[in-house]
Amino acid sequence: MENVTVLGAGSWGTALAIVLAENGHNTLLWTHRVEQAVEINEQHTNHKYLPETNLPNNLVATSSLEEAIYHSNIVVVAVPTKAIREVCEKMLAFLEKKVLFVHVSKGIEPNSLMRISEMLQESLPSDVIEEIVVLSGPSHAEEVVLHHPTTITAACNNFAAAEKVQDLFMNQYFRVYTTDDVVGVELGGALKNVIALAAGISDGLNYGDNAKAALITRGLAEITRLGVKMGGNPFTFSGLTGMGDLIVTCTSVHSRNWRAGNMLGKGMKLEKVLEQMGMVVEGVRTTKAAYQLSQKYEVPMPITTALYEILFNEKEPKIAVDELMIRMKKREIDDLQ
Ligand SMILES: NC(=O)C1=CN([C@@H]2O[C@H](COP(=O)(O)OP(=O)(O)OC[C@H]3O[C@@H](n4cnc5c(N)ncnc54)[C@H](OP(=O)(O)O)[C@@H]3O)[C@@H](O)[C@H]2O)C=CC1
Ligand SMILES: O=C(CO)COP(=O)(O)O
Repeated sequence: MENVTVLGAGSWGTALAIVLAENGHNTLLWTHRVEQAVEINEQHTNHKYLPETNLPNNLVATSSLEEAIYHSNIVVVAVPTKAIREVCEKMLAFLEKKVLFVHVSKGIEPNSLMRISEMLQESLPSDVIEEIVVLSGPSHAEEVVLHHPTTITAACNNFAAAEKVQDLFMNQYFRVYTTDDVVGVELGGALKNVIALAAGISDGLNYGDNAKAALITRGLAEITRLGVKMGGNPFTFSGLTGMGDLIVTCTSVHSRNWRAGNMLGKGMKLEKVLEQMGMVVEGVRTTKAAYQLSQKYEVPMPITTALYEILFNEKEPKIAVDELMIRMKKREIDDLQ
């Protein structure tokens, strides 16, 4: 059994900490909120993020980042993309040994256009990084804590590190695969959030199942087109971390991105939507990054571009959809290169 630290006590960090604790690992969950650490340790609940879940008694929380980092040389980073650099900077003071980092965040940083593993590499000295493993796939926290069967993929250039993470998390309800396609896994996980926002908008407009199937399928086409150009393996995009996660995020009521899109489609303004969600909606910032990537790599991404116009240039969702439908005729199957 291992000592493992999880950074970030939102829905996903807490759900993963539960999996690890249930697997018998000595798990310490770090939150930047003192009162949340007290609640987890004394009530064994996390009412804000997983209101109906009782946490296992052996899951301990702390609000001391120093204690969290000293606890272990396996650190799961489960904060939203926009908090990654801040948390890395705070960690720096306490990192004295090599750490196996596992990251589970699904975003791309606007402007720098970095994937999360690139952000970690840039923010932390190389001599404290044993490896960086990405854990990604169709996995809503709300279902994992109910022990509903879930599959996910651990990605690292070094298969031994990916297999170590596979062994840490795998159990009867949580099945973990491995791959060495870090680029494909990170891009699939981040870009599906953009398409899920669009699917939510379509549902908010009551456009029905044909439209949603079109968004999922053509969304996958544009994710794959960009992902392959950036070095991802084409097969990764039809796997768990590509199509799998795209399906779950575009169709599940648990999805924050779908729910945010749904409110936008019903006419609510972005600011109000984000205020009402109270949880991270990664797809918003990632839409900006994806739009910038499509320009940088000269890859047509019509759904992403339409969503960019809705989110950042106040285009009416209905007009954006009309414009998508009347674009120039084209063949369905792209040349991915
Ligand atoms: N939820 C899910 O089912 C899944 C989520 N993910 C990914 O996991 C990542 C985290 O998502 P999720 O857990 O859902 O997000 P939540 O919004 O549920 O929780 C985010 C957590 O991070 C904390 N946080 C935010 N900013 C900082 C900061 N600067 N320093 C320290 N802690 C901070 C929040 O604290 P506070 O309460 O103070 O805001 C909160 O505890 C995202 O990238 C998401 O895409 C991946 C798979 C599944
Ligand atoms: O990535 C997820 C499920 O695999 C979570 O998606 P949301 O952030 O849209 O809830």
